[in-house]
Amino acid sequence: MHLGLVGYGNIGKALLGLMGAGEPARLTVLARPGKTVDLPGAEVVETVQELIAAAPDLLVECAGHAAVRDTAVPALRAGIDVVLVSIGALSDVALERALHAAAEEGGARLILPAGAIGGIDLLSAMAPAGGLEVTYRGTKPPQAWRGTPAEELIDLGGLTAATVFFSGTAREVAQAFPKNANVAATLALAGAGMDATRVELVADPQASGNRHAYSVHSPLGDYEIRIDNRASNGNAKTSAATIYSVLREIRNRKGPVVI
Ligand SMILES: NC(=O)C1=CN([C@@H]2O[C@H](COP(=O)(O)OP(=O)(O)OC[C@H]3O[C@@H](n4cnc5c(N)ncnc54)[C@H](OP(=O)(O)O)[C@@H]3O)[C@@H](O)[C@H]2O)C=CC1
Ligand SMILES: O=C([O-])CC(=O)C(=O)O
Repeated sequence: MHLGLVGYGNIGKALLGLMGAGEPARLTVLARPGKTVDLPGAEVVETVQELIAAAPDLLVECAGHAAVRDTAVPALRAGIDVVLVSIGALSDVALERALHAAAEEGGARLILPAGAIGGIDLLSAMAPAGGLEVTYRGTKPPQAWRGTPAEELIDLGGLTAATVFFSGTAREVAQAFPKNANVAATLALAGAGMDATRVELVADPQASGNRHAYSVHSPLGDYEIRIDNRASNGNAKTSAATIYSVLREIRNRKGPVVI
């Protein structure tokens, strides 16, 4: 496989570190101008035009919401399938439409991985039956909320107990917390939608990792899931499982069995 990668940060580096020898067979990395990318054998490009000209079989975006419009949209339009990690970017209605239109125009597929959360398969299977009620609560230690609007809403350094600091819809949290609420957007897109999926965000000084808990009520059945993820080594905001979820999407593109 010829893999394209946008975002050589925490997820991008760890993802490549998990891959075996010769996996991928060819790698093209789009990095910001001036960024040092120490990857022997990889082609490093600085513009999306160069990336598209290299024609990867699959592009993985793990660069953040701001990069989605300028990278994933033209890649899809050029016929390149995209695994999009910054799923909360789809909370912007115009961008969501642009991604869909580009995928149709290019005959490409926009692949939304489960990322740091699980149970997306069941939720999206239930969705066509309608009547879904989905409530999600995301809990992280205070340091994982640094550099976000949480800093204005609570005293992160002075917390002594778990504190709910934001309640709203998946669309609201995905837009306000682009590095921390992609899972809320993933649940929403799989299930009840951005404006009907209820979300609470919690800072917990006792939390040792990132907890994702949600409940689903549906005419087909009810379920609750609680995931206690370890944070990734390079970024307290990002769960380590996210990186493995992206690896799974890549590996599911080849081989005789998809699971
Ligand atoms: N779906 C899910 O479950 C999850 C999704 N995420 C999403 O994944 C994103 C990445 O996470 P993580 O790797 O931990 O974050 P990092 O900040 O460690 O890495 C992001 C990298 O992307 C680079 N980058 C940003 N913009 C561009 C661009 N336009 N072109 C090329 N490179 C760019 C940054 O470069 P530079 O160093 O120059 O700034 C940085 O190296 C998060 O922002 C979040 O939105 C995260 C966790 C879970
Ligand atoms: O990695 C996680 O635990 C979740 C996360 O940051 C996000 O949803 O953006």
